Amino acid sequence: MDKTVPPGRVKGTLTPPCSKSYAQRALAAALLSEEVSVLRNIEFCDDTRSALQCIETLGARVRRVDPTSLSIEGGLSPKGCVLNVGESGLSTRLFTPVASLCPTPVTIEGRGSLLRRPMQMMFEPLRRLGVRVRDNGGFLPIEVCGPIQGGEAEVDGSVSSQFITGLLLALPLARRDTSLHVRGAVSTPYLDMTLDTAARFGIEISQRDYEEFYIPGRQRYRSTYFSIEGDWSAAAMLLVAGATAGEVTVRNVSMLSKQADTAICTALVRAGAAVINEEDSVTALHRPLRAFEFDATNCPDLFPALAALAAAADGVSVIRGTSRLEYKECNRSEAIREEYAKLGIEVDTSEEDLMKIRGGKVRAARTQSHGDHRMAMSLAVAALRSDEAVEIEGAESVAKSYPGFFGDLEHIRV
Ligand SMILES: O=C(O)C1=C[C@@H](OP(=O)(O)O)[C@@H](O)[C@H](O)C1
Ligand SMILES: C=C(OP(=O)(O)O)C(=O)O
Repeated sequence: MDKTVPPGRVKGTLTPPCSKSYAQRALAAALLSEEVSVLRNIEFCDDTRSALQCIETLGARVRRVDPTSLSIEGGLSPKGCVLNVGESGLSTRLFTPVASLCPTPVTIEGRGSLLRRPMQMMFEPLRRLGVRVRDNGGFLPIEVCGPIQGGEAEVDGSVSSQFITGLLLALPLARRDTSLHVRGAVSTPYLDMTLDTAARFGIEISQRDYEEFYIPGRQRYRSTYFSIEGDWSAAAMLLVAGATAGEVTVRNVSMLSKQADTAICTALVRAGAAVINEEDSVTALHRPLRAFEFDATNCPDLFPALAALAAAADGVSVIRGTSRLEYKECNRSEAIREEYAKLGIEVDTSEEDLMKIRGGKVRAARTQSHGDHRMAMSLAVAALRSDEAVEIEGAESVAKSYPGFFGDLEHIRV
């Protein structure tokens, strides 16, 4: 689907969708509880829907209480032997260890860009922990056969944190206690979100510096009322729209959240935008913007939003952590360089682990999302400052995290 986004100003208040990261974690935790949990404020983007399908396949009984609440009776008891994780990296690396709790073989399969994303980091640790793995050379589909036993394992955390999240949620149900030694953990706030979710379901895990994790086995997930927070990754995109093209208030998000992408507020302030932080909302207002420096190593999903911000700032912004971008829905560093070049914005990716973006006028062009939801949203936000409408090919990709994005953007146009 193509989308044509005309330039213009924005002003208004929006409520972003719920955090898909928290939603997927809470769905997994509800499956692992033997009791009934209630998840509130849950909405469905493609990734959350994939996680829901996974827990139903693995035995959860799910009932919709009202349009945004689910009642979930947990308990692992697979109804099928294939988990379809759609295009979700998190569902893959989370539900592989969870499926490894089962004593029967489970195949994990996905589609699209996910088939090119590396899964190698999972195999050695799973085998160490007692799981039989058919690894397909490091990519999906893969097959696991448990039950995962616990014990001791080393994990490479330098490509993604998501598999560690899966282990932290699965291993409390293993027969034995586990010591995980993690090398080079990245995206560490996402591990805090995992520990937070586990704790809210009554699970105890201790850790030191994201290097050593101790997970007692034979624990019990308690039933819980869990309200899913608003999504800071979606909020980041909307706040950048406010900072570059008017004024946007985002509701149902708190700066006290553990979500990695709360860090957008630091970048906005560095760029000179006005940011007003209230108990349950954050507002970003346009001011003359200046170039900024920012390290996004631990919040890689912010890159596309930061690119739209840097494009609107006076001077050359430096954003570090580009080595984190190669294996997302596309190679996001290259995609940002290519697509922003079409808009007349120079992005230099020649130096290791950083990109430099020279802010300036945005000119109309036909651009491409590369099948990546965050690229589509980034280009749409950049288009607000363009001389004429920007076309975005593959705009339907926003369904992965924020199906209502284009409707919301229209809603706040003035
Ligand atoms: O745990 C999570 O919810 C996520 C962790 C991050 O991935 P990596 O740990 O692979 O960086 C992030 O990019 C992804 O969108 C969601
Ligand atoms: C990379 C992302 O998600 P995942 O890794 O879960 O596919 C994302 O939402 O930007």
